[in-house]
Amino acid sequence: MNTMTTTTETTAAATAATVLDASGVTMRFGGLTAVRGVDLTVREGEIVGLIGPNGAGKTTFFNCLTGLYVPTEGQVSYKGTVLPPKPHLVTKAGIARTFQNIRLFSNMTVLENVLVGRHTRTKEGLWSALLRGPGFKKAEAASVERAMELLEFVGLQNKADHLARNLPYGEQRKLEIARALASDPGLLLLDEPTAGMNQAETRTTEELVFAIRDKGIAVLVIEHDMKFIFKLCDRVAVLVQGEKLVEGTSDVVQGDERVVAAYLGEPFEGAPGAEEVAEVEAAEAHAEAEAQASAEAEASAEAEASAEAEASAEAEASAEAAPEAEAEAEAEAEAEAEADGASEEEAPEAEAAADETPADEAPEATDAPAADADAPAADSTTEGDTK
Ligand SMILES: Nc1ncnc2c1ncn2[C@@H]1O[C@H](COP(=O)(O)OP(=O)(O)OP(=O)(O)O)[C@@H](O)[C@H]1O
Repeated sequence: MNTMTTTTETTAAATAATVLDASGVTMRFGGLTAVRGVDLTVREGEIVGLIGPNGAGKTTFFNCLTGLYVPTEGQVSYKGTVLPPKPHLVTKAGIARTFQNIRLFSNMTVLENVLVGRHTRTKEGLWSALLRGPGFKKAEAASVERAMELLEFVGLQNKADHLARNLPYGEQRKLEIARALASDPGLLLLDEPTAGMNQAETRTTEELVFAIRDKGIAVLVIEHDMKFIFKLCDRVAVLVQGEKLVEGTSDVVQGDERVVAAYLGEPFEGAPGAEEVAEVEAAEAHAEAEAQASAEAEASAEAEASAEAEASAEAEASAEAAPEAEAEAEAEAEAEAEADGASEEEAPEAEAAADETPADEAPEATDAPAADADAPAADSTTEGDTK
């Protein structure tokens, strides 16, 4: 794979402080390298997109950033400090995330879900919570107030006491964002925030992400909705087969033929292996053409054979039927002549009748096509057997 990257950054973003710095992140699962040597930075005030075809390694990379996976190689720094690969320590440091598959406490209320997200920022310890002293009550009231602010921010203030599981899908995604924001992050990672949303919900989420950035929180977002990504992001990185293929502004990435090729599953010009792929494709096309030609030849041979068989069956039938009918007619005529005591003058009449008889008796010959009718049946049985 061509790993040359194209980076175009706005001047403002280039001078902003780095929030996230992932360097040389590699993640292997046995023999599979899901992420290979990926570098990525996110600066203050930026919305950065991470895109790539299914299985490109996007979520695995997120899991490396948030401590769910310990990268095989590389390191992740947040605001200049290398992060330990432990999810709660990463959250405490200032990185929050949502998940591709929504992970809410479904039997808890909307408000309680946000309060859970708040726990890394509350100082009250276990004893304080158990004894419910004044310190705890004050902290609890502050947490509830902050949680309600966040619910208002995402538009769920009227659903605070609803069970999370009763929210429509789009609102569950919003609740996940509110819960992530409850840990007061400096960087929010969103994994497919618009998955399963209709257009109106997607537009609302777009506005929500801009509003989050306006609050001073940098955003790194994985999404398959390209319209959403290109409208939203200051910068987009493209992962393909675990490697970063391209990185740049939306315009640069959209115009890069390697990205289009990667999404279409086609080799891009100059891609290593493009020649081999072309060779394989040519060989496949040749094999297909040959197969078709031989199928056609077989079909026409079959048609010829069946026409021949039909003709010979008919000929056989008529050959069999004719002498029989003739003999029968002759015998009948003789019998009649004998029975009637017909004179020799009458005999020609009887002969003439005998001559006509084969035509009348011809229906016996219709037995022959029955053999034809059986033939396809035998064919279809054979087909059935091969299934
Ligand atoms: N825990 C794991 N063990 C083994 N292989 C894994 C594991 N997690 C991911 N993979 C593999 O790593 C590769 C990258 O998967 P990943 O889910 O990161 O891709 P993705 O770009 O997020 O895909 P999608 O867009 O479909 O969510 C895939 O081949 C996947 O099967």
